[in-house]
Parts: sequence; C-alpha cells; structure tokens
Amino acid sequence: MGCSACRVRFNSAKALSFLTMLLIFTYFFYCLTGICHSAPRTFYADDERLGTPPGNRSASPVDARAVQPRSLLEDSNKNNDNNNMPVSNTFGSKRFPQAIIIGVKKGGTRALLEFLRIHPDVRAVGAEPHFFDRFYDKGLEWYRSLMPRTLDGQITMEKTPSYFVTKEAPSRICTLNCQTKLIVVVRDPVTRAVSDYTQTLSKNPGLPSFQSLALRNASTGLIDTSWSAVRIGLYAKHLENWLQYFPLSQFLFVCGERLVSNPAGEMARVQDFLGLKRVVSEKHFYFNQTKGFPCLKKPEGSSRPRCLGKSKGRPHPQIPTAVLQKLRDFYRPYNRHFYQMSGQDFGWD
Ligand SMILES: Nc1ncnc2c1ncn2[C@@H]1O[C@H](COP(=O)(O)OS(=O)(=O)O)[C@@H](OP(=O)(O)O)[C@H]1O
Repeated sequence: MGCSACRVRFNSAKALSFLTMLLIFTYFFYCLTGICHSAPRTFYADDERLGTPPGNRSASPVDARAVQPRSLLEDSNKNNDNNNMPVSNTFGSKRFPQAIIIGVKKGGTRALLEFLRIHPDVRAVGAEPHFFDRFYDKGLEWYRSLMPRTLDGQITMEKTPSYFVTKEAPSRICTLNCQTKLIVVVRDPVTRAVSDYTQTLSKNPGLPSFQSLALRNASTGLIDTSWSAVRIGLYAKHLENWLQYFPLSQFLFVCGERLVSNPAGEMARVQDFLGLKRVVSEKHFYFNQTKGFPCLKKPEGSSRPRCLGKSKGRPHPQIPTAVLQKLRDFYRPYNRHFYQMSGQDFGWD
C-alpha cells in the first residue's frame, strides 16, 4: 500500500519534470526561430545589452516607409526585393527612430530614456548604437536592424549622447529623415565636466587631476578647450552646427537638473513634444534617499522598483573652488548665447 503510494508520487514527479523540460525546450525553439525577439524586453535585459557592441547583431531589412526620404526608401525597397524578406510581420516592424536623444554626455540621457520606456507607445534600443558617429559605414540596414519592432502608433527611439558633438551627425540624420525629433538633455557644463572627468577617472585611476587637465597652465589660468570634458560643454557652438540642418522647433532641450528634482515635470514636456499621451507621471517615481536620485517604482517589464546603475549618480571628487569659478566664468558667455538660441534660461550662472 505504502509502496504503491511511493510509486504514484515518483511517477508524478517524473511527469512534472518531463513537462518542465518540454516547456523549456519549446521556449528555446521559439527563441531560435526569432519569435521571442518580438516579445517586450525587460528593463534588466536591456541593461545587459548596454555593453553589447551593436556590430554583433545581424541585419534584417523591414519596413521604414513612414520615416524615410524618397531616395533611401527606394534603396530599401530594392534590398527587400533582393532578400525576399517580409516587410513586416504580426509583431511589428523595425523602423528608423522618429526621435533621438542626441546628447549631452553625462546630461542624464540614460535616465530620460529609461523613464520614456515606461510609456507603452515608446520602444527604444537599450545600447547606444553610435551609428551617426562611429558606425556610419555599416549602412542604414544595419542601423535599422538594431531597432526594436514597433506597432503602428509606437515611437522608435535611441540615445547616443556623442551625436551632439559630432560634426557629421546633423547632416547624416537629416539625410535619413529631416523630420526626426531631437532631444538634448543639458546640464550645467561645469558639473557636466566634473561628471565626465569622474567617469574617466573610474576607468583610469592614474588620471592627472581635474585642474591640470582643465587649465592650460596654472599661472595663466586659461581654460584648455581642447580637453573634451570642457569642449562638450560649449553647447551654443555645437547647436550652431545642428541648426544648419534642423529648425529649432524640432529640438527639445531637457533640463538635466530638473530631470533629477522634478522628473515628472520634465517628462510631461518630453511626452508633449513627442506627441504622446501623458502616461509617465509622478506616480511612477520615488526618491531614493540612499542613491540621492529619483528611481522608478515599476520599470518597463518589471514589477519591482529600480534605480539606475552604479555608474549613474556617482560621487564626484572635490575640485578646488577657484578652479570651478574659473570654469564658471569661462562658460558664462557661451551659456548666455545658448539660452538665447534655445529660448530657455537654465540658470547655471
Ligand atoms: N534618476 C537618476 N539616477 C541616476 N542618475 C541620474 C538620474 N537622473 C539624472 N541622472 C544623472 O545622469 C548622469 C549620467 O548622465 P548620462 O546618463 O547622460 O551619462 S552617459 O553620457 O550616458 O554616460 C549622472 O551623472 P553623475 O551624477 O555625475 O554620475 C546623474 O547625475
């Protein structure tokens, strides 16, 4: 009697493990056929992708009609004919981005992208594609292959903060689609420079001091504008280059400081600019005292609260006040010019 009960239990355990194996096998089979690529990605999976070199992913030409200029559209159609690939499938199409976060490095671009990804009508690439600066030679089909699939009405986005300071980026983006909406997260250029320096220091602890890199020589106190941490903060200069190709109305300047102090307020502006319903709001954020930054109550694809990673919101090294003051004086005229050009006073002086 006891033994037959044992056998029944043993058989049900066997059946259960067989069923589990079957489920796992089915899942992997679907993944291999590419179907699970269309499933919504999680916040965690995207974080893992951040370090993935885009070059390691394969291209699959699909529909981008909505955003392509005529000449590119024709090329794309030829490609589709040659490859005999479906233009789209039931899980949506890979489209070129209709909106790009083009900068600035250390402005808060990751925070903005992750906040936007909560929105059901936004799909974005997790990693920075660097197409319009580093990988332009790989071609448009390569770029499109990096994009997530979107359904009609959803916006495709990417962020690569180095585009803002890349001379060729505006003409290249305009060649693809001159209607692209451009978002620039700007932050006090002095704090931005220190943040940039902090990042480099974390990778290279033997780096010279901030002041020795920022000043051409200590006695004259002249600022070294050839140092990228300084040069990136000349927002007016970089914007001039972009305005040769895009009208001001196609830009949104997000205040990096307000993205921290009032994320819901900045997100309302961003959603309006993108023509999205205001879905992301106060209820999505909480202030994490330990991190000292707003975090998400429910990031995309997760039910648990989540802050950005350790590389976002790092403590900065102490910089002598006199050096910071010199930098502040240096940036003042550029900042004023930028306020005039953008029509917004960011109050950094
Ligand atoms: N919510 C939230 N959590 C953490 N960090 C936040 C957040 N909002 C803005 N920031 C600020 O984002 C700064 C990093 O900017 P980026 O994401 O543009 O950096 S990068 O260019 O992609 O490396 C990062 O700079 P540091 O503080 O110097 O690390 C943060 O100040």
